[in-house]
Amino acid sequence: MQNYDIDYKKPNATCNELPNPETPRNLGCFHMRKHGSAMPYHLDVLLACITMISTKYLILISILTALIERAQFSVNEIIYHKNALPFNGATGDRTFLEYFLWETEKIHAKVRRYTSPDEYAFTSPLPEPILPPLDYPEFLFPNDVNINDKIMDVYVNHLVGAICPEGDDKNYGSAATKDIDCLQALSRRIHYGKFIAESKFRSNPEEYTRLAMLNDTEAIDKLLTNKAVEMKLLKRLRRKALTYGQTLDQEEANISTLLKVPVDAVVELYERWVIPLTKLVEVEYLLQRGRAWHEEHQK
Ligand SMILES: O=C(O)C(=O)C[C@]1(C(=O)O)C=C[C@@H](O)C=C1
Repeated sequence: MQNYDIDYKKPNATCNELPNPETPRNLGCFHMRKHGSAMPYHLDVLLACITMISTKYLILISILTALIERAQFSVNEIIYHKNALPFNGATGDRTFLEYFLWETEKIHAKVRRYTSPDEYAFTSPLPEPILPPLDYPEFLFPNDVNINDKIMDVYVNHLVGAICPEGDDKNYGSAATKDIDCLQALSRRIHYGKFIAESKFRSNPEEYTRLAMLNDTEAIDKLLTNKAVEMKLLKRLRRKALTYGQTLDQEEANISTLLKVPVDAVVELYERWVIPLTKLVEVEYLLQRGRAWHEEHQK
């Protein structure tokens, strides 16, 4: 840890004051320790922040890869329509994508995927895990924030059409497989806002609690927003999308025509949806967190 040039004694350091996160550092699992262990509070928050920045960056790569793979197939709109003919009624009252996602999530639930605090299922009901529970150290405050319905809606109605060629190439299974990769990566990234929000709350609990008690979502949004971080993120994303979207020949010739994914659409996706939805998760979490903190301190 000595290499990271951080003032560990600074009690109110926040994520945005940390060194350049360009290189992901292997700090292991985010859930480092349980509440109540001996580590000083601010050090706890700083460690969490470093891991969060790396994780945000890694998920960005997962999202980008998933989008590039999905963009190889046509929109195939029929997979998003309920009771579509080609599926012979096998999908019940779900769309082909919802059906496929439900079946996938059932098996993932059995191996306890959704018991992890950074994984959220889109479908229900799901079976109980066949594996015994893991003892996850707690960082988040217990909450019921889950905006997967919104993520699905935005994905189907705005994102697919922006990144994929129009039309129907009949590759329904492949397209839906890639949809699932995209949705899971987006959901993980957006709900990661809870971890970011928790660290922000810990660096300023009084103010977030005051705003939560006033139900002032706009002010909470303003307080947690850091435009400089957003701009940096979008710049990094554009660079990555250009590099990942090039073919090998283009990379060698240093040109980027006929990219595998429309770079502007990917950047817009983040600007218009991913960042605002992450902030929505942060605000919802902070409302619950602040109200609970208030109650706790009333006693
Ligand atoms: O990194 C943070 O501080 C976040 O809150 C996350 C995030 C983002 O979605 O990337 C959202 C809001 C901030 O304005 C900056 C970035």
